Amino acid sequence: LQAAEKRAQELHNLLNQYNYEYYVLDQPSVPDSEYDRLTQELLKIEEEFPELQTSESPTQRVGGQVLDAFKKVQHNVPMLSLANAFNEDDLRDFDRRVRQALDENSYSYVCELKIDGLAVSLKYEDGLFVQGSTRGDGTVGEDISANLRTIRSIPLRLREPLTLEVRGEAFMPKQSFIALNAIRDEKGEEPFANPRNAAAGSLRQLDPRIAASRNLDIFLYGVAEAEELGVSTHSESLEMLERLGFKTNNERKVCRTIDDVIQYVSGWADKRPKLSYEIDGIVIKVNSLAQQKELGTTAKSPRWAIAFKFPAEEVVTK
Ligand SMILES: NC(=O)n1nc(-c2ccco2)nc1N
Repeated sequence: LQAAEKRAQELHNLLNQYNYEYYVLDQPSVPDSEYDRLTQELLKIEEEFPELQTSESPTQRVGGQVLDAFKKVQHNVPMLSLANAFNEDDLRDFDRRVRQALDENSYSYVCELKIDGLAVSLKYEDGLFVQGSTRGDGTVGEDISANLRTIRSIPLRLREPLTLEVRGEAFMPKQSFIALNAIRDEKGEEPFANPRNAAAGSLRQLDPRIAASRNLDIFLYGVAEAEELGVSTHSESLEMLERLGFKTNNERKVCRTIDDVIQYVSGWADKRPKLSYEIDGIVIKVNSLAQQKELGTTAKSPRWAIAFKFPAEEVVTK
């Protein structure tokens, strides 16, 4: 058994690395055939030694049993929704409020694409994925761990054995959405209206094999209680997420003034069609975590962030 255990760990490390290169970096270093060959080898070992078939094994992404309901999950750190801005004046009003609350101290913003998907929270203990949940009403969400495990860009084991909670947006790429609706059309089923609904519908399935078939993806954009992990800005949180093996969206920019923010936002308005996923705006966040804390939150939204909304996306069909 020791030899089998040792080989199984080697295969976990190899398969996790290749999975990371393919799904997170989009730069595979080995052909799919090599990945499949190693997976087969691990499946054979796990068949011979079932005790090695642990939940962190790369072979256990798609669970077998169909749930009869989703458990509820309490969010210790509430998952807030963003207040909206629709024009330049709204952005300047937001900036005025930030400047006043920060007593004219200097501050900077981070601008991120606003992915049009489903906000989710992922929990890790000693580096292992232990739970994934929806935002729900911000304080109570649904446990959709089995479905989130099927998203290949979500690491089952982090590159460091940390215990933390991260937040991000699960989404369905445009091409997957078009292909899914073509299949539903053939089967005489109702098409999904947009990729966000398709992603939400896929993650609400009680059978994880359905979620596994939907080519979902995710961008992580936050670390809960990041300050406890020695991080002082939102930019550093994003760099930490990358270091741990998460997929983040690199279309982001630190802006020193609201004029830079406005320039960034206007630059993206007509670039959306070239993205392989839908965005419904740009999220602007105060970069310093200490200043985020100083600004605090209203009942449901952060005072340190705002979402600039674009007009509704053109219909993605072909
Ligand atoms: N949807 C999206 O891309 N989001 N959403 C946030 C967010 C929501 C609450 C705090 O931050 N950030 C990004 N990039």
